[in-house]
Amino acid sequence: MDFLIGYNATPSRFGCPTTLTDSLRFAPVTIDVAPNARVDSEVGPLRTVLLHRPGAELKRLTPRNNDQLLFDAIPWVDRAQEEHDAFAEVLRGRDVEVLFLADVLRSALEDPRAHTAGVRAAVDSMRLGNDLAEVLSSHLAGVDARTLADVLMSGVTFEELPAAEGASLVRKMNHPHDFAVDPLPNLLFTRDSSAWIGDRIAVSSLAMPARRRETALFDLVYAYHPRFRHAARAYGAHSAPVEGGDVLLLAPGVLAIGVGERTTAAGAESLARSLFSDGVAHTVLAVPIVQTRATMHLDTVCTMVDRDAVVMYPLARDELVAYTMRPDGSGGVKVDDPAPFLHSAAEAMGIEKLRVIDTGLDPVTAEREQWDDGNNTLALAPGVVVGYERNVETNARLEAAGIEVLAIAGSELGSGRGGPRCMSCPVARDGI
Ligand SMILES: NC(=O)NCCC[C@H](N)C(=O)O
Repeated sequence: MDFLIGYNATPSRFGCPTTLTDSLRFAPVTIDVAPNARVDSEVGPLRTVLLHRPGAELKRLTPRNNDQLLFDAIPWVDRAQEEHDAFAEVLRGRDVEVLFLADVLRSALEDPRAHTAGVRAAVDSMRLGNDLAEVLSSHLAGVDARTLADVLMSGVTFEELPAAEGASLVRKMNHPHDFAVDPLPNLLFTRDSSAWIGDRIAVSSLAMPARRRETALFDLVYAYHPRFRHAARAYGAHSAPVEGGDVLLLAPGVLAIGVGERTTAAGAESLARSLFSDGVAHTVLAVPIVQTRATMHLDTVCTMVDRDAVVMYPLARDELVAYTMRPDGSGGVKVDDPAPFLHSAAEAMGIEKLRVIDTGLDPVTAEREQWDDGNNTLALAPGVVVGYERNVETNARLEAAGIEVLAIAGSELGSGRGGPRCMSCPVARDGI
C-alpha cells in the first residue's frame, strides 16, 4: 500500500461556500489510501469494481423463504457461479480490476477491531436471548477471519450452532433449520449496499429487513480494509434509507436519486445535503419512481450508456419527473418544483439534450425485458455496456444506436431480480 501525503477532505470543486471547519479539515496528514478510488460518472472507463461471487448464502434459499429474502426463484447455485465467473471474465477482458467482497471482508476481519464488530453484526440477542447470544459471541470471537466472514455472509442455522452447555429455550423451540444468523443472499447486488461518489464512499442504509445487515458488513470493510480504511465517507450508514441502485452519477457533480420502494425522500435529502456540504455535488435530482418490485430502484428503469445517453423503459420516458436540489448558499438545500426528468437532467449536466435509447418495443416485450433487467446495464466506458443476453430486443436497439453490448448469461443470476449494474460496485473510473 502506498503511503502518501494527502488531505483528509477534498476541497470544494463546485464553488460551494467553505466554512471554518472546512479550512481546518484541509490540514495535510499522512494517510494510506487507494490512490485510484474515485467515481465521478456512470460511464467513465471502469478501472476497479467490487463484485460478490454468489456462494453458500444462495443455498439457503427455499420456496418457504425466497420471498422474504427477496428472490423470485430458487437459483441453481453452480450455474449462477458459472454465470458470475463469466461476468467477471468479461470485465477482466476489458482491463477492469475485479475485487470480490469475500476477499475484502476476510482481509478487513484480520483486524481485531473488525473481528469484534463482525461478531456484533452476526449476533442478535433480541433473537437469540442472552444465553445463546453469549455462547455464540464467545464462539465467534475465537474463529478465524475466513470462518467469521462465512458466517456473516451465509448465516447459521440452529442446528449448525456450536454445542452449548445447558441448551436454551430459544434453541429448543426453534426448528433446527431456522436461522440463528440470517443469510444475506442479496450480497450479490453490491451496487446497493455501498456507492462511491467522487472520492467518498456512501455505505447504504438498506430499507428491506432482509438486507439491513449488509450495512454492517460494508461498514467494516470500509473502516478496516487497508485499501479503504482512510476513504472519506458521504452520508451516514445510519441515516434514512438510500440504496446504491437508486443513485445515478449523471455527470461530475450531478446525481439523480430514485425515491421509491427503497430510498426515501429523507434519505435522498440527507445524501444531497452531505454531498453539497463536502463539495462533491452541485445538483441532485430526486426522482420519484413507482413503488413496485419491478421498479425497486431507479437503475431498473434507466441507466447511462454514454456520456449523453441513457437506456430507458419506455413508460418511464415521459412519466419521470425530478425535484432539483441545489445548495442554497447558506448551508441549506433549495428544492425546485418537479419538472420533466430528461429536461432537468440535461440542464444540470450542461448538455443540450439527454439522448434516450428507445427500447420502444411493443409494450409486452418492453415489460418482459424491463423485468429481466434489460435497462440495468453496466457501462465499461462511454458507449460500451454489459447486458443480459436474454434481452434480445433491448440489446438490438442499443446496438442500432451505436452502443457496444457485451452480452452475458443471467438465467440464474437474474432470479434475484438484478442485472449487471446491480451486481457491480464501481470503485474507480477514469474521468470523462
Ligand atoms: N439495483 C438493483 O435493482 N438491485 C437489485 C436488487 C435485487 C434484490 N433481490 C433486492 O430485492 O433488493
